[in-house]
Amino acid sequence: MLKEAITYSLGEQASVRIVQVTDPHLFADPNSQLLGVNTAKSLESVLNTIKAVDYPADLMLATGDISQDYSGESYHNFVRAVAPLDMPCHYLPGNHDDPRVMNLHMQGAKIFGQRRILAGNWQIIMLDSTVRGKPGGHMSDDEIEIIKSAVADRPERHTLLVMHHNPILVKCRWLDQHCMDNGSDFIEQVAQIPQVKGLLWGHVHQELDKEHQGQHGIIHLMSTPSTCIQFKPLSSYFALDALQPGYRLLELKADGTMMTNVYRVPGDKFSPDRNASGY
Ligand SMILES: Nc1ncnc2c1ncn2[C@@H]1O[C@@H]2COP(=O)(O)O[C@H]2[C@H]1O
Ligand SMILES: [Fe+2]
Repeated sequence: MLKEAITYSLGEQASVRIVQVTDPHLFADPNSQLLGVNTAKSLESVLNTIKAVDYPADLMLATGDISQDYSGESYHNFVRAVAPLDMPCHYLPGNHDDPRVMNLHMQGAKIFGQRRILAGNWQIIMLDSTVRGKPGGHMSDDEIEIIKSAVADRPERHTLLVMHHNPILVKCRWLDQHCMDNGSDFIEQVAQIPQVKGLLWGHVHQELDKEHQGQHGIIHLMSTPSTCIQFKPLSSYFALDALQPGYRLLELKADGTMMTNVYRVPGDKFSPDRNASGY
C-alpha cells in the first residue's frame, strides 16, 4: 500500500518552500484557446512571473487538469514549459486528465508522479480525487488508506494533503455540483489525524483561504487560481472573472505553521470571453 517517496534533505529546521500551479488546461496545439484565453501563453506568463520574483522554492506542485484535450502532446508542452524553472515538479491528476496518458507523457528529469514527498519537517501526500468519466470528485477509501499509512510511517512529520477537487463548497452552484462528493466526510476523517495541517487543491479556478478548526488544531483549506481562465466567485451560473491567471506560494515552517499567498500575473493581458456559457 505504501508507495515510494521522493525525499528532499533540507534539514529538520528548514522551511519547505513550494510553488503551486493548477489547471493549465493545455492543448496539443499551442495556439489553441479555452474561452478566449491561449492556455499555453497564460501558463508561460505565470511561469515567467514566478521566475521574476525569484522565490527560493524547493519544489513545484501541479494539481491537475494539466490537459484540456487528453493528448500526449499537451503533457509534453507542460514539461517543456516548466523546464526553464529548473525546479522539481510533482503532479497529480484532475478530471480533465487521463491518468494513463498523463503518466506516460509527463516525463522529464525533474518531473515526479510519486504519491509521497518528504521535505524538511514535512510530508506532502499527493492524492487522486478523480472519478473516471466525471467532472466531480470523490476521495476513495484507498486514498484515505494511503494517508493513514504514510502518516503512520512518518508520524513525526507535519502533513500537507494535496488533491484536485474541492472538499468544501465554493458557493458557485454550477461548480459545486462537480465538487468532491464526500468532502465533509473526508475533512472530518483527516481532522482526526494530528499531523494534518493543510489541504490544498485546484479545480475551482479561484482563490480560497479558510481555516478549519480540527480537534487537534487549525487545518488550512486552500484553493488556487488556474493558470488560464478564472471562475467568478459566488456566481450561481457559469461566469468567468476578469482576474488574471495566478499561482500560490507556500512556506511550510518546521513548527507546523505555514505562510501562503496567491499571486497573479501583472497587467490585464488575458481577457476571456465574458459571454461564454461553459466548455
Ligand atoms: N456551464 C457549465 N455548467 C456546468 N458545468 C460546466 C459548465 N461548463 C463547464 N463545466 C464543467 O465544470 C468543470 C469545472 O472545471 P473544470 O476545468 O474541471 O471543467 C469544467 C467542466 O467540466
Ligand atoms: Fe478541474
